[in-house]
Order: sequence, then structure tokens, then C-alpha cells
Amino acid sequence: MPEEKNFKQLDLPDCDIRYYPNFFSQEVADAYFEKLRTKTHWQQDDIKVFGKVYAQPRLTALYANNDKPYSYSNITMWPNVFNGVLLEIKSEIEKYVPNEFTTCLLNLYRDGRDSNGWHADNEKELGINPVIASVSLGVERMFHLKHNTNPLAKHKMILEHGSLLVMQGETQHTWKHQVPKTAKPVGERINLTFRIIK
Ligand SMILES: O=C(O)CCC(=O)C(=O)O
Ligand SMILES: [Fe+2]
Repeated sequence: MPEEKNFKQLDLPDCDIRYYPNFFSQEVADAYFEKLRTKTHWQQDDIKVFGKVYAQPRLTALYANNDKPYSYSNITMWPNVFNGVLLEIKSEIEKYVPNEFTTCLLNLYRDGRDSNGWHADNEKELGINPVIASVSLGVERMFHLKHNTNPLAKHKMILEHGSLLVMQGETQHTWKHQVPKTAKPVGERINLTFRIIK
């Protein structure tokens, strides 16, 4: 039997999104942040938007237990081999979200100018109705959700240090999400999204 932990099911149509506010304790989350900040092979890719090339407004890294690449927005990322801290986080998540995640995409938002624009994680290598388990470490940032066809269906929430957000079911087909820039002077945030790519 999978273990239970307190979560809030978001009351939104056509999706299945759960938020676990304190999935990791403050101490554990602090230690993960520090390790991932220094040990991750961060990269900054260029993205093409309407034919113009920009540096992606955040650093990223891909880790996996296989050699499958992940492609989005004209970028193809090749994975590093999972390290100890990512394997530890992955196995803790899998106790509550029964799945065998193969891959983790990491984002480092260096300050409030870094962001992640409106998108859905609907690349074909993720399969239909992917389960995406998203861990937040470091400063809190806003997370926005909007329905693809119903302009009244939208939501804004804060992703806290040590939290876990799970998006599953039809969510990636019916909703988009973003982490907007903020004018507030904020420090670094690391986000980990565990996914399955076979
Ligand atoms: O940083 C986040 O909370 C979201 C990241 C995200 O949506 C992604 O990497 O696909
Ligand atoms: Fe995403």
C-alpha cells in the first residue's frame, strides 16, 4: 500500500492536480537545495521564439536512469546519470505517487527575472496523460494555471520550499502553466520535475 501524506486536491475542472505543502521538512529541503545548487551540471540553452534566438531565462539540467533525450521548444537535452540526492528524492516521491520515474528536469531560477513561460508538458515522449511530480526548493514563486479553452478557469498559487505538486490525468492536455517573472527582489529557487520517458 502506498503511504499517505497530507495534500490539497485543487478544485479545478478537467485536471488532477495535488499540492503537498510540506512534503519535505525545512531541514531536509534546505540540505537538498544546497546539494543540488552546487552539484548539478547546470546549463543555459538558447531558445527560438518567433524566429529570434534568446538565452533561456533560467538554468536547466536533465538527469535520468536511461539515455533517453528530452526535446521541447527546439531544445534537445541529453541526460546525466541520476546522482544520490536525486535518487533519494525520487524514491521518497514514489512512496506517495506510485510510479517509476525515469527522468528529472531541473530548473534554477536565479532571481525574479528568471521565469518559465506558458506551456504544457505534452511532448510525445512523455506519453498520454503523463504524471509529473514537481518539487520546489528555495524561495517561493508564483505558479499560474490556465485552462486551454475556458477563459474563466484559471488559478494562481505559491509553490513553497519543500513542497510537491503532482499534475496527472488529462492536466497537460487541458491546462497550461507558468512561473512568471517577479519584480520583487527574490533569491534562488530550484524546481525538479520527475517524469517518465521510455
Ligand atoms: O518551476 C516550476 O515550478 C515549473 C517547471 C515546469 O513547468 C517545467 O519544467 O516544465
Ligand atoms: Fe511544465
